[in-house]
Amino acid sequence: MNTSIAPSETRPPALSIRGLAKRFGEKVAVDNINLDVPAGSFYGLVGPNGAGKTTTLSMATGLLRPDFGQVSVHGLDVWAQPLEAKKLMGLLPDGVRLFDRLSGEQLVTYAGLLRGMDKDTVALRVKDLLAALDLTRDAGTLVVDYSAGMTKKIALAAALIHAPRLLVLDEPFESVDPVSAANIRDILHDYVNSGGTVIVSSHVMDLVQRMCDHVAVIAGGKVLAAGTVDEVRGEMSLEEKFVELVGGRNQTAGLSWLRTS
Ligand SMILES: Nc1ncnc2c1ncn2[C@@H]1O[C@H](COP(=O)(O)OP(=O)(O)OP(=O)(O)O)[C@@H](O)[C@H]1O
Repeated sequence: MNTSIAPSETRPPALSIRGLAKRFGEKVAVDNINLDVPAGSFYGLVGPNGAGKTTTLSMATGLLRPDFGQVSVHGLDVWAQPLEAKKLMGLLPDGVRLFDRLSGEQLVTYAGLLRGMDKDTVALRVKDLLAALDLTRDAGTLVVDYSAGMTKKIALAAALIHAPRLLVLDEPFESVDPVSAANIRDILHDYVNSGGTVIVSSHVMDLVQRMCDHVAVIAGGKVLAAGTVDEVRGEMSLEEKFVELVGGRNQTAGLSWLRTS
């Protein structure tokens, strides 16, 4: 039996999006998006506020039903085979609502048991995850009493417990201190190096340029550019390219009343 892993060009993408669209009343939030996220990539999704990133990721992960379009994860259709597809994914949604009357340890344990894992494996992984995310001391604290950054980290632990093949993280570094952010980046890089795929949405261009190997720029519900970070940014920094693609730099002259001298 040949057990070798197929080269990435012949493997289905970790995430494939075709003709995805969503409208809220008159507002077109996502407008016919096509995107392929190669297996094994560290993929950044960037765009201005209201660009459609969260709506796209919610539809891609089976949380929000699309008006049109298909999404598949490692070749499995997310909306036709939701149970199989969701087993492959770990998700850190934006504005996540957690069962915050559980302690951090209980919450991550619960996430593992919900995924059908046995108790002993869950207990081992919970210990490892809490240590890696510097939450061991706060394992017994209720999540409702966690800071915003700690809440992000415990939600990330819950997304990682079942060792998914695709990790989708909406703004994972928001409110996270620099040391914890560096630890999280190390965990994510190790995960990618061992064959996992990460999709991360962020507003921090510098971070995406340093951390990701691929990027898509989304604005007005459309993909303006997508590819490797070097392809997309060319000779510019990603931030300069982003401003060029998206525009929208405003003059501050209109706020003259804000000047104090
Ligand atoms: N449930 C909803 N009902 C109505 N409009 C919505 C809803 N969710 C999103 N929208 C609208 O869809 C558009 C895209 O929103 P989305 O949250 O996907 O953007 P985003 O790129 O994630 O923005 P941000 O970077 O600010 O988080 C926005 O105009 C938003 O107001």
